[in-house]
Amino acid sequence: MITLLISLILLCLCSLIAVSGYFLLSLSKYGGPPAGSPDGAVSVHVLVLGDIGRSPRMTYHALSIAKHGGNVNLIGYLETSPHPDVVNSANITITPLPTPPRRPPSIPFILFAPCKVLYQVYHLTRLLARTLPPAQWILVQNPPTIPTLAIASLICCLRNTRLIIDWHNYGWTILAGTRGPNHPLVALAKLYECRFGRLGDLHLTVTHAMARQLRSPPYSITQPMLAVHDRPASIFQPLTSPSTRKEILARVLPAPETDLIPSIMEGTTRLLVSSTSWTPDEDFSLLLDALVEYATTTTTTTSTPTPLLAIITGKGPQKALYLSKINQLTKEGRLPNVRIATTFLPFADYAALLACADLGVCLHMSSSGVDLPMKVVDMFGAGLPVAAYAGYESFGELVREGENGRGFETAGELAGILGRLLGGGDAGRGELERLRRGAVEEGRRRWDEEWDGKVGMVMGLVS
Ligand SMILES: Nc1nc2c(ncn2[C@@H]2O[C@H](COP(=O)(O)OP(=O)(O)O[C@H]3O[C@H](CO)[C@@H](O)[C@H](O)[C@@H]3O)[C@@H](O)[C@H]2O)c(=O)[nH]1
Repeated sequence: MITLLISLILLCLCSLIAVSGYFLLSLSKYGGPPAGSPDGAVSVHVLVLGDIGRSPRMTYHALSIAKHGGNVNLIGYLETSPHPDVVNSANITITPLPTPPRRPPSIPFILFAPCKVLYQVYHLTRLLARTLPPAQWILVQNPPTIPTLAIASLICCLRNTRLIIDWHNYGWTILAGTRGPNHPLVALAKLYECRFGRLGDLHLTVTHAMARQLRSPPYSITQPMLAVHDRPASIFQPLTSPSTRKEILARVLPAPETDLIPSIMEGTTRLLVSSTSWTPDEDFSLLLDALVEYATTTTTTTSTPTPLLAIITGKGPQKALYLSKINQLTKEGRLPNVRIATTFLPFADYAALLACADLGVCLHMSSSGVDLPMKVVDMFGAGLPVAAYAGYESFGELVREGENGRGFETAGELAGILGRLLGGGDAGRGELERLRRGAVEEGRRRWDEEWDGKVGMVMGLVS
């Protein structure tokens, strides 16, 4: 098995060199803004090896660069609709990458992965070396790490382009989470990420904790590094009136749930929202177990807990698995007075739904321990307090216990929070109101403020 793996890796490397060599033969270099462009216009390739529509942070980088007069090529997969402001921006060109084929279940991961990487190497190199002119900067999201970091750093070196690596998390910890920490590719992925991670001219991180970690072994990054916290974009706003809430609910709730709108408006049904990419780093069993406990527990103040509608938004690989678990629990009658629905909404409707909810739930578990969930940032922007999984180092950089949310580590703890905040007692209502004020406060500091004073200044877009 090891011999096969090493042969495959060698084959990948040889092919990578051959393909790259072919494209790199006649490579032009960045030598300043093209003739005819406004004086000093900054050009940036913003690159994510994922769906552009579901890459909010890279979308916000692109919008910020464009807002300050820079020209952006936003490169990634086109699977869902990108943010409307991206589509309408005169300064942003969406440059789609072809989506790689999905792995048929009959082909083992270890055989399929190198082929997928080769496919990505070919298309990425062709795009960055041939189709697009050289840019002043490449801003690349990490992860996905393979092959983006290698290709982006090679292109930057050959085209006189400066490389910014935006660290959202670590690729190798995500791989360890899905394949197991002892999978042979995990050690290789870690080595690769540490080596190529050092080639950025500037590094952005989503937390201070991550920046501290990247400065230390095994990463040992020495270049300038800025922690740029995710902040809500302007599309996320708290509700302004009950009539707006009613009108939004009628528009965004999945059809079978609209009969609950009158009771949600009265507060006799509570609305819980969770948002996800349905990936293995979020264990939705925690929420399902907590909902079963909530639905079947009576307290001293209530004989039956307040009915609950839970809406889970998002797209991703584990959705079908959890849908069947939800159906099973419902069929078995273990969720009395609780309804669970899933949906994927246009971005503006997703933002509006968050503003209508009573409580947001976040199950992000952080494979690295030092990233943060973007969905909680969205929720605070919409003035929505959260109950969030708290078992990782950087949690306190976003959620403040008792101020804007509550942390939990087990289904029992989450059930307790749901029972207290949503279950019906007056004390819980008061606590939820206080958390809501804290969420609104937390959401006041916006992306533009964070970005302009840090990235905008370094890129020379903001003085
Ligand atoms: N349009 C739309 N988007 C949705 C919907 N539901 C969820 N999303 C998008 O999906 C995101 C949540 O996806 P996750 O993959 O669960 O992200 P995360 O854990 O909250 O945070 C990610 O980004 C951080 C950096 O910005 C990373 O640090 C973190 O590791 C992770 O990759 C939301 O923020 C939102 O942009 C929907 O119905 N419609």
